[in-house]
Amino acid sequence: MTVLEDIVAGVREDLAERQARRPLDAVKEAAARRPGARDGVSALRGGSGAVTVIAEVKRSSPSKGALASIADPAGLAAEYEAGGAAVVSVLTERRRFGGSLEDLESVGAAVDIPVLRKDFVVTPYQVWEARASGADLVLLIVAALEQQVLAGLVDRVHSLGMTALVEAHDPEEARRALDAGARVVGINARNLHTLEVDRGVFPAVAEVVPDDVVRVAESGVRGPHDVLEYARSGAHAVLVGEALVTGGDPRAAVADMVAAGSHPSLRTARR
Ligand SMILES: O=C(O)c1ccccc1NCC(=O)[C@H](O)[C@H](O)COP(=O)(O)O
Repeated sequence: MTVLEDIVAGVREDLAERQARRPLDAVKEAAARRPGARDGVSALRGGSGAVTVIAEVKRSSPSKGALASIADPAGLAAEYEAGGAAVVSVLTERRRFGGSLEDLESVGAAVDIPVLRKDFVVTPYQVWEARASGADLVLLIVAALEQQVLAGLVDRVHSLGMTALVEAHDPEEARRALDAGARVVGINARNLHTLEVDRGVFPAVAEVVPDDVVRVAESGVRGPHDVLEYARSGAHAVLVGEALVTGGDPRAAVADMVAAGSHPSLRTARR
């Protein structure tokens, strides 16, 4: 079994328990009571050709184990927003990442910027759940989904007014993301078999993704220099977890990355 298959198996077990406790109709009713989703595409595009930052609430991971206890995810998210983040990503997977839907709910209530549900979404129920918990964007991982299921989930996310961030690891997966209707494609530098990060995969995958689709560089951003590097390779946004939760001053760390993403040299090189 691959790491991804193992994670998804655990996610399906937890999901079955939640579904038994709370039927889909109840989740749909909760989603209907929510105000409309915030616009993820506009937030990620930014206003001035700058590279935007998605800042992640991440307690632990399969590759690194425990990263940060994060007793107050809403407070952390508010720091990210104050630092200039465009979107906050909240890992809601419990077993490997220590996240929850409660984290998502509290973060969504604490910030004005859009919030991403980062999880291993394999059924429409989880999409409804995301909306009911205040998500504005939902991650969908191509490698975890058959094409027809992926296309159905992208449709469901968009029909609920949210934005799908569709994650690819190679050019073929990026083509599948586009075929499924993605307006935002994440290119993850973390190999889901070895868990190793190779920032060098970004340019080859980015080539497949046209300019009218938002290209997000995910994983392995250690600081402003990596933001600049990804920007020069065609990223519109970067998604950062570990460096922000372990660095000690999340607001300053985000602000430094936002500044790198607004570097004057990028204005002529991009867009
Ligand atoms: O982070 C992991 O170890 C991991 C393992 C298996 C599947 C997904 C994983 N991470 C999810 C992510 O995509 C990252 O949290 C995100 O891109 C931020 O990465 P980083 O800045 O390197 O923490």
